[in-house]
Amino acid sequence: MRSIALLPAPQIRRARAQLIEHGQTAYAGLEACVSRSWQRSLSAGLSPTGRISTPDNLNSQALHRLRATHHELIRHSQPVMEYLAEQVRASQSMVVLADHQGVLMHTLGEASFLSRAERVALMCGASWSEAQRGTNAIGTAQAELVDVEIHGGEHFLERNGFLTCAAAPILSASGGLMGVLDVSGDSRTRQPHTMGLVSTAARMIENSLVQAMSREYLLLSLHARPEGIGTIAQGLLVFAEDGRLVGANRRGLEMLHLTFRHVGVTNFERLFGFGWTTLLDRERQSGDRPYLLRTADQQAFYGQVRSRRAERQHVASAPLVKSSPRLLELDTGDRQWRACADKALKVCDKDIPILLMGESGVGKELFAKALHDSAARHDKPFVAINCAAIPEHLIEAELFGYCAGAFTGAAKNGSPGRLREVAGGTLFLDEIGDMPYALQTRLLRVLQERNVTPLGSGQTYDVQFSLIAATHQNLKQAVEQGRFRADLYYRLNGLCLRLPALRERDDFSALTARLLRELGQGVPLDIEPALLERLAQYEWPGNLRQYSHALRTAIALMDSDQAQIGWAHLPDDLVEALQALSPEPDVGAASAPQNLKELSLLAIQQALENCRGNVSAAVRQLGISRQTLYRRLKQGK
Ligand SMILES: Nc1ncnc2c1ncn2[C@@H]1O[C@H](COP(=O)(O)OP(=O)(O)OP(=O)(O)O)[C@@H](O)[C@H]1O
Repeated sequence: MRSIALLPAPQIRRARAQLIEHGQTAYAGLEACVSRSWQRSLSAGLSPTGRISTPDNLNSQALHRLRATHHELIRHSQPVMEYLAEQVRASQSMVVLADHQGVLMHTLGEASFLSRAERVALMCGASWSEAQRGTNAIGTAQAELVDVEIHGGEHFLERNGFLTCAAAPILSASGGLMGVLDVSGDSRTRQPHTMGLVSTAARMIENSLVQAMSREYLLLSLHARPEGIGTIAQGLLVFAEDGRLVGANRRGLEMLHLTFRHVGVTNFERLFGFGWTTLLDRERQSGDRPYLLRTADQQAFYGQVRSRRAERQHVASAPLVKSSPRLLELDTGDRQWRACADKALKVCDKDIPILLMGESGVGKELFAKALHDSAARHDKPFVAINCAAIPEHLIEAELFGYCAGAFTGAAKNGSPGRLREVAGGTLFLDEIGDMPYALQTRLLRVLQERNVTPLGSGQTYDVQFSLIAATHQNLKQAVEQGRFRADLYYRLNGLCLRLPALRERDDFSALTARLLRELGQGVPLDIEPALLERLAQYEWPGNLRQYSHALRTAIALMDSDQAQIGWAHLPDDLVEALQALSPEPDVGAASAPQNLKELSLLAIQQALENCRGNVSAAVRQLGISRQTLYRRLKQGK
């Protein structure tokens, strides 16, 4: 991070003159890391006034391969980059993710600046290592492994002097350089707090990468105060089953006076003086609350453990604590959807039938399958039957089975029927409103008696299943009109949940980001902001089915070197429908200041943590006044 103030413009001009005329790289007041970088640039054979002779950009195939190699980093960075791009939207800037060698993999940002930036090859596929472009924030952060800001004339090459850039290296849990996060903008619009935002965002990505290790390992979160657990300021330590330290974030290492060199070498017992199985016992006793831990050298922290393994042990020893990740993996933030999921998870292991209502395409079947995967019976079959898709005269045979020769066209050996196939799993009856009236009576009997008699047979078989039924119809009205049996309706309706239509959801952006991640297969994609606004306004009569199909088609129409969906990638009828919508006030603009506030607050908290609570040092680091710091902290409460 910049430790001294920017050199005023006349002095930087003098420093550059000495560089150009005498190859002199040191100058009073010039950041030491800039001097070192100028020296490295000269040693690489670059000239400050020279041009880059050979275009060195990766072609689109090589870029695709690079992105596929780094898809884990890109996946964890994408949401943070989107967030950062929102914050710098007004300042003619772009957000850049480069790989560990300084090759740009993904950019987001303001279109007019992007085209200007493209003229200096600040574009995907280009390398911004110091050896290629001289001193620049990405290359210098990569070379020095520090968060760094390079402003205007500090850039080694004259042609990059219009830029102001702030970059932070992204380190893996074992300290390896994974990539560099950068915000580049027009030097006239430099914001002193950008460096803090970039540093905080890079730490968020690092934390997210470390936290993902909890899939395989034991993750211990630490902080001096219980409220600090789960915040960006928490320390994270990852341990293998034998207690070996296999990863950490920087904060976790600092707290225990360790460095990345200790990763893979030291172990839990050496650090804390007791085995990690004892830690798991403590975790179980304290429930969800952080508990006090002492290190072997008597430092006190609050800690909390997370791991799939720990969760499994938890479930085994405390059956009331349910793990329910699969359904919640579909949660993208809509409140109505989440309320349905929470209720469903509470009853999914009890013998309560669930009735899912909602328009066609809202994701009822996906919800039912994910609920099954979250239930204790997840290793048993999930059998889905669409009552509207099977001819009326075959539904009975399909559901209840039949004996050989029971009817014309029956299979030679008969069939046990789908109900018996469920064998303790979940029966999903889609479009239940379309079930013929006569069959409703039979289904009701099966639900009451829990056995079936196949067609043409005198024998009865026990059946065991949990039932989820779904319909897009108004079933209550169908009952009133005599089309649906009231007693079956009440039998199916142990818990009725109405999944929201797409136009009712309040998570359109997050849902879109998720769909793009799924459909992009590792290639980070986004949508032109103005188009995204129109898509969010559209009614989507076919709901998620229609929207995900539209995105899939758009992606298929993109060229291999494109990463942003635009109007040209949409079918004509959708373009017409979207253009017919009346323009709405800019919702993004209304929510941006709120986000900016949140990110500024995070940057302040991070700076205070870095400076161990020393306000004067923190304001120097952030480049803001003491009053601004206090005001933002107060606003953030
Ligand atoms: N949360 C989600 N994330 C991604 N894709 C989704 C989501 N919800 C639904 N979809 C997609 O939308 C489509 C429709 O989903 P699904 O078949 O579950 O809807 P439905 O409500 O059961 O429809 P219908 O009433 O017509 O049977 C599927 O292609 C599914 O993959």
